[in-house]
Amino acid sequence: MKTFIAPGQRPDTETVVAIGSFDGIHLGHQALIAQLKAKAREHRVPSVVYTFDPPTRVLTQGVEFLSTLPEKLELLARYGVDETVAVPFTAEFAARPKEAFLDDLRLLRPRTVVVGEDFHFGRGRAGSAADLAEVAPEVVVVPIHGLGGEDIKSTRIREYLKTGDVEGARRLLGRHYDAQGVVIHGDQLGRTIGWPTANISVPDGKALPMGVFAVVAIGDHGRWHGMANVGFRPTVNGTTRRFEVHLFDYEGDLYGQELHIKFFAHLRGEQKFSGLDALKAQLQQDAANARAALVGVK
Ligand SMILES: Cc1cc2nc3c(=O)[nH]c(=O)nc-3n(C[C@H](O)[C@H](O)[C@H](O)COP(=O)(O)O)c2cc1C
Ligand SMILES: Nc1ncnc2c1ncn2[C@@H]1O[C@H](COP(=O)(O)OP(=O)(O)OP(=O)(O)O)[C@@H](O)[C@H]1O
Repeated sequence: MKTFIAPGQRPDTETVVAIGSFDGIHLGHQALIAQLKAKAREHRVPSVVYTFDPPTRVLTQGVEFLSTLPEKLELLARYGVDETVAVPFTAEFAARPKEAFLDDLRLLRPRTVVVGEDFHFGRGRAGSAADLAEVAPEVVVVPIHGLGGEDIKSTRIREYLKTGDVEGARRLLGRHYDAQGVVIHGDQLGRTIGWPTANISVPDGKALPMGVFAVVAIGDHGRWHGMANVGFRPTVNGTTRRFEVHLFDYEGDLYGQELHIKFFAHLRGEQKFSGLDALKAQLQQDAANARAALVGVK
């Protein structure tokens, strides 16, 4: 997949374009992308996703993002998009009138524009699907896909993660929620209590589910089952959010390695224990629960 950071950068050919934040590439986005690809095949032109980095709500509402830009690009490539134009979403960009956005869109020479029915653009969200007819002979407005009575929205997935509900997130994403990061040094207390943990550093602003989880960790040298804690470690009076993973049946040094963590079952919320002995006993139980939750998982 080719990637650009401005519409004027791509080759001067006709396209079919889908527009939006596409944070997480959930099932609704995937349905939209399927329509985008069908239209691109019909017109024999490249399929282009025109997206914003960071996702608009990260700037306008201060929310955390589900996908970093590299994660989003990898997913778009995996779902078969030909090109992505990922424009930097700044306060200036958000303040431009809808006409300026339409002028940029014209540079992509869209044969067809595909958007969800709730798509808005330009200052004050003044532009809607109806305005897109000014720049493209065909506008496809996709109804909002839902699942079991709830709309599939990035916002809903963020809410699920806040309560540790990775199963709810998985349902709307159509895959397990995941995070990538480098293993950094922690306080090294974990090894003294018999449960060495890899502290994972994820980019600032990456949404993580809160609590204790069964996970699958994928590194350069292997793939492991494990358990993770995302929290503040109240038992040791921690003050900052940490993301720690214990890998089952692994002994060795992971510092500096990149790990890709997939969140499976939510085992419990984080608790403040009376001391390290009580925490140790709970970790024993967590390990048994995590192993049981991962039976049959590759
Ligand atoms: C699966 C798992 C669950 C955990 N649950 C809790 C918890 O409920 N409460 C808590 O204070 N710390 C919890 N911890 C964090 C431990 O306090 C932490 O691993 C320990 O403080 C050592 O951290 P360090 O290796 O960075 O020094 C958990 C850690 C893991 C791996
Ligand atoms: N469930 C859905 N079904 C169909 N189209 C969708 C769905 N969700 C989003 N879209 C469309 O996909 C494009 C990208 O959506 P975008 O990421 O901007 O918003 P979103 O997923 O609705 O998230 P948010 O919760 O931030 O509103 C937009 O054109 C949007 O209208």
